[in-house]
Amino acid sequence: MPETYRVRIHKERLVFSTAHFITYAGDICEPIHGHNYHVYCEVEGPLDGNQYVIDFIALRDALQKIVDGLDHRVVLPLRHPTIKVVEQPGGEAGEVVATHGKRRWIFPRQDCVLLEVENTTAELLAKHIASETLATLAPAVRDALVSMEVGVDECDGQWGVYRWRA
Ligand SMILES: Nc1nc2c(c(=O)[nH]1)N=C([C@H](O)[C@H](O)COP(=O)(O)OP(=O)(O)OP(=O)(O)O)CN2
Repeated sequence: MPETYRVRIHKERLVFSTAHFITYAGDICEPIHGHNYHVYCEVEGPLDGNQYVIDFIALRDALQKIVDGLDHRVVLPLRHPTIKVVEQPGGEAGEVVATHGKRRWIFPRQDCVLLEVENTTAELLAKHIASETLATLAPAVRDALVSMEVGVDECDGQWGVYRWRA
């Protein structure tokens, strides 16, 4: 009987409190608002010499660093078809101007995380976290993995889930 092994990291402190706005139903744009996003990550792969799929600590710490980078920030989409996001000089360390039609938001650059996504949905935040996590793993560890799944809970039970397969 085939066997598979997985490791799951789902901890109370894997949370980021972040502001965003998305478009939906065509081009309706939400007002800016925030969520306390919760994150889990699950990876599948063979057992290594330690009988680990992956060291809990290595995966936990990689996730925490990425989650901390999103915490207390505004996330903005760089690939959105109608929300335009532009960096400009100003303030202490530059500013970010986001526009959608006649609406305009200006943020200090250091308060923003600009993401290569089409919309800052929970699904695409999950994909971003998975991609960043995979990129931080040692190549030998990453190359052994069969899959990685990341879930992002936007609102107490509303999860966007992304799965990468090798
Ligand atoms: N599949 C998805 N659906 C929706 C997403 C998403 O990312 N993926 N996002 C949203 C909105 O961002 C919206 O903020 C979430 O809606 P809502 O649950 O109403 O959020 P609230 O913060 O207002 O929560 P309350 O429980 O109503 O206070 C919509 N859909």
